[in-house]
Amino acid sequence: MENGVAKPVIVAIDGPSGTGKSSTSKAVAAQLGLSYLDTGAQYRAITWWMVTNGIDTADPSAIAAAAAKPDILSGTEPTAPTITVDGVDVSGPIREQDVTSKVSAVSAVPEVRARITDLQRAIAASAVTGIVVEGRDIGTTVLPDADLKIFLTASPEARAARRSGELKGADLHTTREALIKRDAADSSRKTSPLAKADDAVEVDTTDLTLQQVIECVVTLVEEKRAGK
Ligand SMILES: Nc1ncnc2c1ncn2[C@@H]1O[C@H](COP(=O)(O)OP(=O)(O)OP(=O)(O)O)[C@@H](O)[C@H]1O
Ligand SMILES: Nc1ccn([C@H]2C[C@H](O)[C@@H](COP(=O)(O)O)O2)c(=O)n1
Repeated sequence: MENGVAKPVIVAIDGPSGTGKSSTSKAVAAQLGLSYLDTGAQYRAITWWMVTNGIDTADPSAIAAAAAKPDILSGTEPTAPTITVDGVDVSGPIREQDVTSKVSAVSAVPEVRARITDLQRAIAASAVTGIVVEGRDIGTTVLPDADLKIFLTASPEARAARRSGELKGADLHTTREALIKRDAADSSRKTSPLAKADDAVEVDTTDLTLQQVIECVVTLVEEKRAGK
């Protein structure tokens, strides 16, 4: 607190796919009056642009050469987050299978990461009350000085069941294999891989309801704010 004004609180939430990062981050931000940033949506948006503009996503040098071209804008209101590329709403297309299958390759390119990381830091710096930022490398690379770092985990079976539910009963085995493959690619890339920061609090969500995870994270933020 400085001159009666609370310092913005920065919360980093990382973890593999389907551990509940987006659902938890949105709810925590809404409950605490903070902004919310889905960094996966930004990597999906730049991947969508590459695909739409005929860039070969298997060619890192072609991706690197185009990385500065798209204008990516994220709306950070937690109850209605938005994402546009060159003014086009891409919130639907970025969730399609074609983008999902190519996003790990595109997001592994250092020029892409540098561009998106700059955007993320600028958004976090301009959040008046604070922000919950979710992704894979937020606590380790993007915001290493975050006030609170959370690393969510869950068994592959629980994550696949959650995703299959979302995809209207998609085959559990295929969903599980796809999750594991994407996590392996995201964890093994050279530049800022998916990783738990040394000072992150790990929360295993396998046997927790979404509401329990939200309550746990809200409590951790409130404790941080109270200086505990
Ligand atoms: N603790 C939980 N128990 C049951 N279902 C959950 C839990 N947490 C999240 N879910 C559900 O699992 C699905 C995936 O959650 P969410 O999109 O928040 O995960 P994520 O970590 O952001 O995934 P990704 O990184 O792939 O975007 C959603 O349908 C969500 O409602
Ligand atoms: N900080 C981040 C966030 C996301 N990515 C990449 C890796 C993911 O597979 C992909 C999509 O993320 P999702 O929408 O599933 O959360 O984006 C990353 O490299 N770094």
